[in-house]
Amino acid sequence: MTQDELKKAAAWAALEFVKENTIVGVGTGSTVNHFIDALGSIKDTIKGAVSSSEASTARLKALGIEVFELNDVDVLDVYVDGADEINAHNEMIKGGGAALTREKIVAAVAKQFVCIVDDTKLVATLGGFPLPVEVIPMARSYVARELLKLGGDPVYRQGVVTDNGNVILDVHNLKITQAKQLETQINQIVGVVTNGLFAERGADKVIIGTKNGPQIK
Ligand SMILES: O=C[C@H](O)[C@H](O)[C@H](O)COP(=O)(O)O
Repeated sequence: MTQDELKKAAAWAALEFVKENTIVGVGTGSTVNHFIDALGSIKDTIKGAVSSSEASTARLKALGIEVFELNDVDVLDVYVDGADEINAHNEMIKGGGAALTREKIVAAVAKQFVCIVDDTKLVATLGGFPLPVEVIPMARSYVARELLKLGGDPVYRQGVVTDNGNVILDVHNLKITQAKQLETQINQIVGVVTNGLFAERGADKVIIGTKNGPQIK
């Protein structure tokens, strides 16, 4: 099976966490794109979705799924999203697609975070995938210097502007053993909007696409 087929299998398996007549929190990325297609197949049984990016919003709308503003929704039953890396504690690195801030906000409103990944995303230690940090543009150089002090090597993601009008620094060469602590520490740097560590709010369930079929843990 290809990596994309494993993503697709994990994404479709997430339908079992979607309850009838609810608004579903929807993440961003190539794995979530399969989940959005899966949602399309049951669109008449759900109220709609809250989206974490302009890209997911466009895909949801193209399938005729109503997209609600998060400010109009008190609570989401479930949030479904992919990850760039996930460890055994269900802590994740996200933001490879630059959608980390809206993803973290929508996830915060959900009772349950269901992470959908292919098995290449499972890691023993987070940090092999460069950690994305969303930054207010005028703070970019300052934040980069502060990230250097934390032991990482920040690289400006050239040409990328987030849905919020900000820029991304990808921090290379981190070996993340204390994910919650680092998440908080980076968020305290002035000019950082948020970082791609999802540890304080990790996944509640993980669906892993494997060659033997999707596994839920
Ligand atoms: O900003 C993007 C998101 O955090 C994605 O969930 C993450 O990058 C995983 O994306 P994909 O499913 O394309 O591997």
